[in-house]
Amino acid sequence: MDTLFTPGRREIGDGAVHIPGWLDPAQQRRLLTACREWARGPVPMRAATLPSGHRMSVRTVCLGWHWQPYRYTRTAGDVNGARVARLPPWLIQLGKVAVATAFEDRAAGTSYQPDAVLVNFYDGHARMGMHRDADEQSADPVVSLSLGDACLFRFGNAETRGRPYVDVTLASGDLFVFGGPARFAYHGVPKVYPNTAAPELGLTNGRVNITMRVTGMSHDRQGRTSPTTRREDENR
Ligand SMILES: O=C(O)CCC(=O)C(=O)O
Ligand SMILES: [Fe+2]
Repeated sequence: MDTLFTPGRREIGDGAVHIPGWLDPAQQRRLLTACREWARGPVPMRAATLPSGHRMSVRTVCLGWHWQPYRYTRTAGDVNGARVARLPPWLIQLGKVAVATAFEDRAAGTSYQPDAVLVNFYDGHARMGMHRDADEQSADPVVSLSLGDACLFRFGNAETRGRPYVDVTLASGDLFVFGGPARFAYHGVPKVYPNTAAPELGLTNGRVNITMRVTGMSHDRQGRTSPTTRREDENR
């Protein structure tokens, strides 16, 4: 295995890695510009509604596959029926580098092929309850990038929503990757810390999080969508 040394890299648990300040300020600004564009459409950013009728406080726009609680589809039936935008190749490349760096394993990066991205926007009051990213049919890692205000990110275990968990501050530019034994761990964002982003970033309020995933569904050439089986995240 290759060793790619990254200062500040911290293993939060087996398979969960936090790299503070992974993206430099220019990369952060470029990503934010892209997020603003994606938020406009073809499927605009929206707050998803859970099967309980509860509306999430986080607003989300998707690339590759549209996520709605709790499944992926090519078109956004709960928004405007349009097909979501494709993932740009540079974003897939960024995901590969993120996985290679987090796991210090070039081969893991090379084989990583994210096909769905969720861009989450949190205003100062938004939060995300403890949940598992379990609508994917693949156990490949989830890559998470943070921009704007810092937040409290709670990363737990695969069995319960409660303890044991680790509280991590995710700030603008941070990378968090969870795979392997940590892939289906519960996690959430109990709090965003308002006005903590550098003014030069150009995001005056709020936090943006980009998560990349592998749905395990893109091999289906017919474009059929498969219902997912794990629907226990009503708490989101
Ligand atoms: O905002 C974050 O850091 C986490 C987002 C998340 O867990 C999700 O989109 O499933
Ligand atoms: Fe998640």
